[in-house]
Amino acid sequence: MDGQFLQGTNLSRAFGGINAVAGVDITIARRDLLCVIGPNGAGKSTLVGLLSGAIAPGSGELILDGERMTGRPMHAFCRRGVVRKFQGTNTFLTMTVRDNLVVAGLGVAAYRTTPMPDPDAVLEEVGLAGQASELASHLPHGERQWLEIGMAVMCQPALLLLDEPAAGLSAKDAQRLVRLIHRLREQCAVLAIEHDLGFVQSLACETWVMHRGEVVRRGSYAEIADDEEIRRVYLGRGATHAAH
Ligand SMILES: Nc1ncnc2c1ncn2[C@@H]1O[C@H](COP(=O)(O)OP(=O)(O)OP(=O)(O)O)[C@@H](O)[C@H]1O
Repeated sequence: MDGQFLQGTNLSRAFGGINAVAGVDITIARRDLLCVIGPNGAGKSTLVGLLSGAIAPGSGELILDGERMTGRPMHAFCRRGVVRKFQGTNTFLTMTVRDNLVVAGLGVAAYRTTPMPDPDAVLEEVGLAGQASELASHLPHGERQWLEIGMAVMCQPALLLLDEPAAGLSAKDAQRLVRLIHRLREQCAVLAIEHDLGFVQSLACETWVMHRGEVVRRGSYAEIADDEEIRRVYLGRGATHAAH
């Protein structure tokens, strides 16, 4: 099943006079890991919105698994395995950790031909086996992030879109997340938009820099971090520390 999953050509979206995303070409294969960085307002969230069907492109084409998706509703993207984890946590607080996973899995079970993942195996994978019977409201912030990622895994993603996944995590938890994301790549492609450059450096993957709606650099994190202009203009203070 390896091969190309998503292809976007000349994707653009303007809001009023602002070109939030301007002419982006993107191809994602089934086990790709890609980080998108850039300053506030660069267009990262809008790009993820376009890839998840939450935002319709003003122009351009989007193909998923060989099927033209341009202008299709978000649920059509979900059905083809595009799963988005938003910044912050979106869990059912009055349900147990395990039941949160089951509900997430049942939500997509009706249109998947493969069996629902075993929630206990997913709990193990995200390190929450010991908290299976806890109410989600009792979990600290970091652990709710694991729960949400577990819920995303229950949705059997082909492409997992992560919106600032390291936000609010301790350095130790961020490293744990790096390891988890690398394991997730065995099952799906992962695209993360992120501001935490130390985290991006640890992921050590293909990294794109967005600025004013365009992808202005593509390369390994090391190549991006070594680019004087990118360091000065886009990475800002702290880049030197993150890069070396
Ligand atoms: N719904 C909207 N209505 C109007 N303008 C918008 C809307 N969504 C985004 N924009 C504008 O589009 C540009 C790109 O925004 P976007 O949120 O995609 O950037 P970003 O790189 O994700 O920023 P941040 O890192 O701060 O989240 C910004 O100028 C933003 O103000």
